[in-house]
Amino acid sequence: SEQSLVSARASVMVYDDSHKRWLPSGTSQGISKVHIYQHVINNTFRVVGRKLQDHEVSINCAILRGLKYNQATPTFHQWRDNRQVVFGLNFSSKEEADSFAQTMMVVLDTL
Ligand SMILES: CC(=O)N[C@@H](Cc1ccccc1Cl)C(=O)N1CCC[C@]12C=C[C@@H]1CC[C@@H](C(=O)N[C@@H]3C(=O)N4[C@@H](C=C[C@H]3C)CC[C@H]4C(=O)O)N1C2=O
Repeated sequence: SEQSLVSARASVMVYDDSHKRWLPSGTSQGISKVHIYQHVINNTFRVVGRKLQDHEVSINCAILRGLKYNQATPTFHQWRDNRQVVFGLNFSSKEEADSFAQTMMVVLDTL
């Protein structure tokens, strides 16, 4: 019921506002395979990432209208979810960052 529109390797991080620092998402550091999935029936979208090593889910975040996707550097992109949690993706390559961002922008345009 869901199809992957894009996948990219990235270290998934969450910003700890109280201590003003980035933390690795999930129980360990490590690279995730991060997808943008489209739920074809109800036409919704989400970012889902799983650690390459143990498949732990490192991110599962709805992409909602009005999401501001910030390409802070060519390989570090970030956004707030609807609970104001800030996610950061530290991509393994510029090419993967570009293709992820391109798909994200197209998805945001359709919402
Ligand atoms: C208006 C607004 O909301 N602005 C938000 C960003 C934003 C803008 C627009 C829409 C949505 C959002 Cl989300 C904002 O500025 N935010 C969101 C929370 C965090 C932050 C606030 C302060 C700090 C200061 C330094 C900076 C930062 O974290 N830079 C990175 C960095 O220090 N690192 C990461 C990599 C590279 C760098 C780029 C990898 C790990 C660490 C490191 O290099 O070791 N910050 C931010 O990005």
